[in-house]
Amino acid sequence: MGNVPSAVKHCLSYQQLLREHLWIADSVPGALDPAQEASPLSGLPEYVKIVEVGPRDGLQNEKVIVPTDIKIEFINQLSQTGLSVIEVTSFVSSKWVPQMADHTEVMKGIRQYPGVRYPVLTPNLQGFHRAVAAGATEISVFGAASESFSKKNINCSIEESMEKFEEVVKSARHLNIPARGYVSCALGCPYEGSITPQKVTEVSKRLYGMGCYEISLGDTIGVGTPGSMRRMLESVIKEIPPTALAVHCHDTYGQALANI
Ligand SMILES: CC(C)(COP(=O)([O-])OP(=O)([O-])OC[C@H]1O[C@@H](n2cnc3c(N)ncnc32)[C@H](O)[C@@H]1OP(=O)([O-])[O-])[C@@H](O)C(=O)NCCC(=O)NCCSC(=O)C[C@@](C)(O)CC(=O)[O-]
Repeated sequence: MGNVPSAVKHCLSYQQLLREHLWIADSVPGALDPAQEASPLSGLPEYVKIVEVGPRDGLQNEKVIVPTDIKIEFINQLSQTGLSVIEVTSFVSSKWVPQMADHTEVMKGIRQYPGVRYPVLTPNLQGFHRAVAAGATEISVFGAASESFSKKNINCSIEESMEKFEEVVKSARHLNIPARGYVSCALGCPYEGSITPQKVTEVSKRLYGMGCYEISLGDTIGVGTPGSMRRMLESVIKEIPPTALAVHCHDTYGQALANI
């Protein structure tokens, strides 16, 4: 952790974050090629993209609100590790997620290294405009494959969320800002339990169709298994090219690596 202040070492040891929650998204080209089944090592992709989401997904779950200067230092140090994408913060309501209330200061305060991209979460146009004003050059919208999760997380139905995301992605395209789309609860929901691969596919298709260049399928509560991941991907891949897919696996039950 180099020169990271001791407070950050104490409250968010990066290794601890990795051990407790695997905040990883990787592209899965060729992952479902049946020829791979004979040998698990053959046919692995030549290129794996890691989207580092610790500063956003990690810190939004911390009970302690990490001071802004420490977040900035954390991101600056991550930028020097060879990562190509670091999700910085989210432009959401500070009433809902106080841990991200300093989004503007963080976005403006980080050093943007050449070759590293710094996406931020924007749930609606208000968040999008604030993100752009703070200097964001890539954004993500975040939907869900569960009606209940959508309502609890962003206070609207899936359909309403898609309408908001359409506006955000359209505005992003006008400014040449790439947009990524998350689908939460891709392998299960804390309120509804099982979620069908068809529902995940439907929501993913909507996001891809509106112009999200990559769809990140989130195992939000870490209940997936390699089997359920395979079934879900088999369905989504029928509609979206694998090179435009990522997975986002929470390591709640120690299954994230196996699922990836
Ligand atoms: C989505 C909203 C903002 C809707 O919030 P809302 O309350 O439904 O919004 P509203 O349009 O009714 O407006 C109400 C108030 O919110 C304000 N407002 C409205 N929009 C914004 C905004 N962008 N930024 C700041 N403020 C905003 C707005 O100005 C107004 O302020 P008031 O007049 O009451 O003072 C709210 O529900 C929210 O912030 N939710 C938090 C969502 C969140 O961050 N969840 C965690 C991230 S998702 C995730 O972790 C899953 C993921 C991505 O990691 C994938 C996975 O793990 O599977």
